[in-house]
Amino acid sequence: MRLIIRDDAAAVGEYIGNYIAKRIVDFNPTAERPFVLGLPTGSSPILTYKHLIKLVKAGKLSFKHVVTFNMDEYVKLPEDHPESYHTFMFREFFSHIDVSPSQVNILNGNAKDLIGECNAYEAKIKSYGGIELFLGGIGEDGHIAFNEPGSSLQSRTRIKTLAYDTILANARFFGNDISKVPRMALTVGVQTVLDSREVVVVVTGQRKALALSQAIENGVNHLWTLSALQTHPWALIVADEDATAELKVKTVKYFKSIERVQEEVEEMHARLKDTPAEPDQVGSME
Ligand SMILES: N[C@@H]1[C@@H](O)[C@H](O)[C@@H](COP(=O)(O)O)O[C@@H]1O
Repeated sequence: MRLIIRDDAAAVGEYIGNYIAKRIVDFNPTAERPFVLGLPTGSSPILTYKHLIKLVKAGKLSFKHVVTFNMDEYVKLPEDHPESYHTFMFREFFSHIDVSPSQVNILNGNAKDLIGECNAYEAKIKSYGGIELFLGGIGEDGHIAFNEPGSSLQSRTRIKTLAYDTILANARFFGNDISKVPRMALTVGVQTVLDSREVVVVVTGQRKALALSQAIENGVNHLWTLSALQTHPWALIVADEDATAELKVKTVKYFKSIERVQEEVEEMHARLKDTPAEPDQVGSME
C-alpha cells in the first residue's frame, strides 16, 4: 500500500484527479475495451470530481469510453430525491463530463427484488472483466462504501443496515434530522472493491484521522473495513495533513520517504525515455 500526503483537500483532489486521468489516457480505452471505473459519493471525492471536470473541459481527458460503477445507494429513497446518490452523481460529476448515461451504473435502491439487484450488479461488473480502478472514500468509522464495522471482508454487493454512527454523520444531508436518514443501503462488498485491479482512497479532514490510523497502522480488522486494503496488491491512499493527525511520526516519515524514492525512479524513467539511445546502448536498454 502507498500513502501520499498533501497539504490540504484541494491538493488531494488535484492529485487524485491527475492520477485517474493518467490511468484513463494510458489505458487508451475504446468502445470495445472501455476503462471500468468505480466511484464513490460523499463530500470527500467532490474536489477530485471538480478537477476531472476541469480536465475534460480543457480537452485533456474524455469519458467517452469509460464505464462507471458506483459504490452504493440508499434503499427506498426516491431516485430523484436531492440526497439520493443518483442525484448526487449527476449533479456533481456526470452531467459535467462527456459520459453517456448508458455507461453509468448505480444500484437501484428502489428495485422490487433488492437481492436480485445486488446479484445482477456483481454479474454486470464481471461482464466487463472487472473494475480497473475503484476510487473510494471512508466514513469516520473506517467504512468503505457502506461496509459498516463488522462487515465480512469477503462481502459482495448486498443490502446493508447502516450503523448509528453513519446515520448521525449523514444527518447533515437531511436537515440534521436523523429520522429522515434512510436506515438501509445497497452497497458493493469489501471483496468487490478488493477484486478491482487498483484501489485509490481519498481521506481528508481531521474527523477521518482515527479511521486512517486504524486502517493502516493496525492489522486487518473487520471493525475498520478499510484495513482490508492492506491485502490489496495495488492500493493507494491519498490523505491531507489533517487526516494524518493520529498517525505515528514514524509512519508519516516512512510513506513520505518512499514517495520521494518513487518520484526519483519516475524521473529516471522519464529521462531514459527522452534521451535518444546510442546504437550500442539499444540492446542494454531493452
Ligand atoms: N457511503 C458513503 C461512503 O462511500 C463515503 O465514503 C462516506 C464518507 O462521506 P464524506 O466523504 O462526506 O465524509 O459517506 C457515506 O457513508
